[in-house]
Parts: sequence; structure tokens; C-alpha cells
Amino acid sequence: MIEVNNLTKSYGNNTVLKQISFKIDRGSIYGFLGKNGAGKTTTMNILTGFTRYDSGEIYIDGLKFSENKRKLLKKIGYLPENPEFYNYMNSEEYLNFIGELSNMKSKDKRIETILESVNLKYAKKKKIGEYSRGMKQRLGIAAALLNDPEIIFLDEPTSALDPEGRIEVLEIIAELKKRGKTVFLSTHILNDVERVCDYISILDKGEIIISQNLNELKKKYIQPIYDIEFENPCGDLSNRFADIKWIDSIRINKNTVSIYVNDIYEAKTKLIREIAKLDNPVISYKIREASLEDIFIRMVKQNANI
Ligand SMILES: Nc1ncnc2c1ncn2[C@@H]1O[C@H](COP(=O)(O)OP(=O)(O)OP(=O)(O)O)[C@@H](O)[C@H]1O
Repeated sequence: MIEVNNLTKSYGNNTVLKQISFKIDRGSIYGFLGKNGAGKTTTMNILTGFTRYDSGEIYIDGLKFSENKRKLLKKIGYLPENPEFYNYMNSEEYLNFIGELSNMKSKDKRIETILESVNLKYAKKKKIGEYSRGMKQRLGIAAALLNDPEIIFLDEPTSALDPEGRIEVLEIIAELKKRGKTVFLSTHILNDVERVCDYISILDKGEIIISQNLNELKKKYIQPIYDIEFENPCGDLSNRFADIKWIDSIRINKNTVSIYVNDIYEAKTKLIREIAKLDNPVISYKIREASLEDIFIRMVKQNANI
């Protein structure tokens, strides 16, 4: 449904997107991950028609975006990272106003339905200035959904929210998928991605370093991680273990280390022996599966080493 080929964008000398390509299937939730400044918002602004791009091609439903912008933008809803509201309006008035801007006919029923779907019906007469962040974010989603778009772009929709607010937004996203919508979700909260996304891309310094179905990604990159807590700090561990081939990488945080291995058999038989040589008493020793966060950190680190 969305196909992006070799998309490139520069601001002056700063090339923010370097020939990125990806595809998004209809009805999927596509997680677009990356650290701050990776280029996520720029990509979203391009795909929603707010920002120009230098080169590359974008197709939506087989139509070239640059030649069919007006038509294609009708299929798109967008919640930007920091949506602005008129705080003196209530949510019903605000959605009416948004509807009028886009010449929407018979808005009342739609507004009622949409307020219900984002759980704001009870607060529709309350001034937006008195809303919590979570309520404002849900109102932003309501505004993005007002035209009943097929594709919804959500830029960091949960970043500023408390756990309860995040769950409410994630539930709305899961509901959108059930209704057959395609969701493009940019975020750096990997837990959220694991909860709702089908497919992910990791954007790093303007390049897509991985693009895969989430389950396949986990299967491919899942490797055990050993979390070991020592009695004393273990600052020189990376040097001590530098020559061990079956150790992929080591993360150290004071007295605790996470050891990423690439050969589970070697690790099982030899890691304890190596640890014993350190002369640093062990408080705990645990094996766990890699999470998306571990995979993300590994991929971004590898990209930095290239
Ligand atoms: N209008 C602009 N003019 C100049 N540089 C810009 C502009 N917008 C973004 N950039 C630069 O482009 C790069 C990517 O920014 P972008 O906002 O797309 O990243 P992001 O992944 O969305 O990060 P964040 O999560 O912090 O929003 C950054 O280096 C940023 O400074």
C-alpha cells in the first residue's frame, strides 16, 4: 500500500535521509524506530505532504505521491509529535472546527463516534486547556481520524504520557488495526512497539539499518544474554574478555554486566569458568532472551562501527 524508494532529503549540507526504501502492507502496524534526530519526523512530514524531498519515489495504493498528492492526502490522517490545540475550545468544538476546515459534511454523528472511540465522550464539553496530556493526545488522534483515513501517521504518540495514558493510546492503535487501518507509528519506546507492531524498521542517522516482520526479527536475532551481578565494579571486563570469540558484546553498568553471546554451547560450557578467573564474587547469574531493546542497541551499535 505504501512504497518508498530511495527517498533522500537534505537540509543544507545535512543529509537527513539517505536513500531510504521500505514497504508497508495494508492493515499493518508499522513501527518506525530510531533515536532522537534519526530522521523519523522528517520521513513522516514528507509522507504526509508537509515537507518536500530531494529525490526518490513514493507510491500509495500504486499511485505516485508527487503526481496525486491532493487525492492521496485524503486517505491520510496525521498526529504530529507536538499537536497544538485551542485551549479555550472544548473537544466537540475543536473537532467541529477541524471538520469545517476540510469542508466535511454531516460532522455531528462522526464527531460523536470518534470521541467515543478515543474515550473522550465524557469530557466533550470540558475546555481542552483543562485536559491531561493523555486526553490531549487522544484528542489529537481523534482529529487525525476525523476524515476516516485509511492510513494514520502517529509521531511519538506515547512519548510524553504516563503508563496509563500510554496503554490507552496503544489500545486505540490496536483497535485501528482491527478496523483494517494501516498505522505508521514512529517511536523510540520499544515496549510499545513490541506490544502493537507487526513490522518494524530501524532508522539510524538517516539510513534504514533493518526492516523486518517483528516475529521474524526476534527469531533471527534472539540470542541469549547473560546478566551477571558482581560484588565489586567490573570496569575492565571488556578488555579481559576481548579475545573470546563466542562473546559478541558486553554492556557494563557499575557492578552489573550483560554479556551477549553468539554461540550458546560455548557460553554454557565456558562462561562460568571465565567468570571464576575474575576474582570478583558473583551475586547473581541469569540467562534471558534478547528483547527488542537489546536487538535495537546491538544493531545501532553495529551501524556506528561500520
Ligand atoms: N526544518 C529543519 N531544518 C534543518 N534541519 C532540520 C529540520 N528538521 C529537522 N532537521 C534535522 O534533521 C535531522 C532529523 O530530524 P527529525 O526531527 O526528522 O528526527 P527524529 O528522528 O524525528 O528525532 P526526534 O525523535 O528528536 O523528533 C536532525 O538532525 C534535525 O536537526
